[in-house]
Amino acid sequence: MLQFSKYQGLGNDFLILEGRQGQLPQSVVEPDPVWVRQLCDRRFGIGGDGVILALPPQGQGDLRMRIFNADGSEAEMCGNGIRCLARFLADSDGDAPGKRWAIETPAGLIRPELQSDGQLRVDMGAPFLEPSSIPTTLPLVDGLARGSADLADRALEVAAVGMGNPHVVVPVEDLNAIPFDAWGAALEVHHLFPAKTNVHFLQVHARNRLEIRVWERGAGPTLACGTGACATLVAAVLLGLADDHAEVMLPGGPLQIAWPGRHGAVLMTGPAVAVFDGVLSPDLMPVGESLVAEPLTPDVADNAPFDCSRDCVDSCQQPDNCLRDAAQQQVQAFLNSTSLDAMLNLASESLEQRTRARFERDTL
Ligand SMILES: N[C@@H](CCC[C@H](N)C(=O)O)C(=O)O
Repeated sequence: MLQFSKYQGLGNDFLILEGRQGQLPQSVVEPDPVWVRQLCDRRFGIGGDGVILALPPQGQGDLRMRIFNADGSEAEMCGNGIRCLARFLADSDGDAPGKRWAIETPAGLIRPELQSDGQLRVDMGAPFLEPSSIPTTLPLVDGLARGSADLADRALEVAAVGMGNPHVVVPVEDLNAIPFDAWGAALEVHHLFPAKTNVHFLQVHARNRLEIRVWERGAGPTLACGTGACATLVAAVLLGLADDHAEVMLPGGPLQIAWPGRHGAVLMTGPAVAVFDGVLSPDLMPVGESLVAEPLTPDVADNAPFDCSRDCVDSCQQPDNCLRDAAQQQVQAFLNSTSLDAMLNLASESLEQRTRARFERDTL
């Protein structure tokens, strides 16, 4: 059985799979894009803008995050996703405000912190401004990759910033007066962005109040993009349109973004909320590998207690006290005495315990 938790940050929603103990099978850790698309499908699947895996660390972090877009492609980073992941970790482990995590991502170590009001403040690291690191073929002009992007019917003045993942920011007069879908889809795959790009149309209401509409790489229009809000503030600061901290309004709600002193790390503060926990139905399980734990390594296996599934592969090693017979009898007795409904209840009880713990914590 594969459990998942659904979380959302300003309506940018994710399915989170717990694998910090290395318990996820290879078919989940290296997911088939078709399977990710199926999970994220809002009618035939669970529905989400992406899938997030919590994995054991490979370096100095507390854990490693992988994020897959709804189209199955992998992204380097996700701002709303990392807030959701931090909220999930706090919910799972019972962490209190002040808790900080160092999360390994392809964009580097990202550090969320749980605030006393339940929001997450995230040190998102420094923005990438060098065109090759975004990546874009736009030239660097006064410290910002910028220029003109030709579309079918016109050219748009754009600026690009990386937050580990690529973003293009397009300042406009009026967000409601643009052909959002056409421009968003065209810029996502524009030749100026060899790894494709996330697209943000920006209307400046005041130097500390920005509004964006988001077209995400691999997901299309979404209600919010955390890395996009950070990239937008950086671009707006370097274009002389904004102060070094601002509220960035998105269709799903506001984020507080700061780039103190116009250098170093960008800070993002915003909410992340649990939606529900669930168990994948057999139809939604990844195809191929079965969902069993990794086999013990030889070292561990040498010192491990007698296990007839491993030690009696060729022939029974304890015919007078065959554990397999005893185990089979126990399993048979369990199957005979337990209805399918009761088994499903057992599975959902562990979810229920987690949910209860969350409610108890929130009502303290
Ligand atoms: N919604 C995310 C970004 C998710 C990844 C993005 N679509 C990409 O491909 O880079 C966020 O909140 O940052």
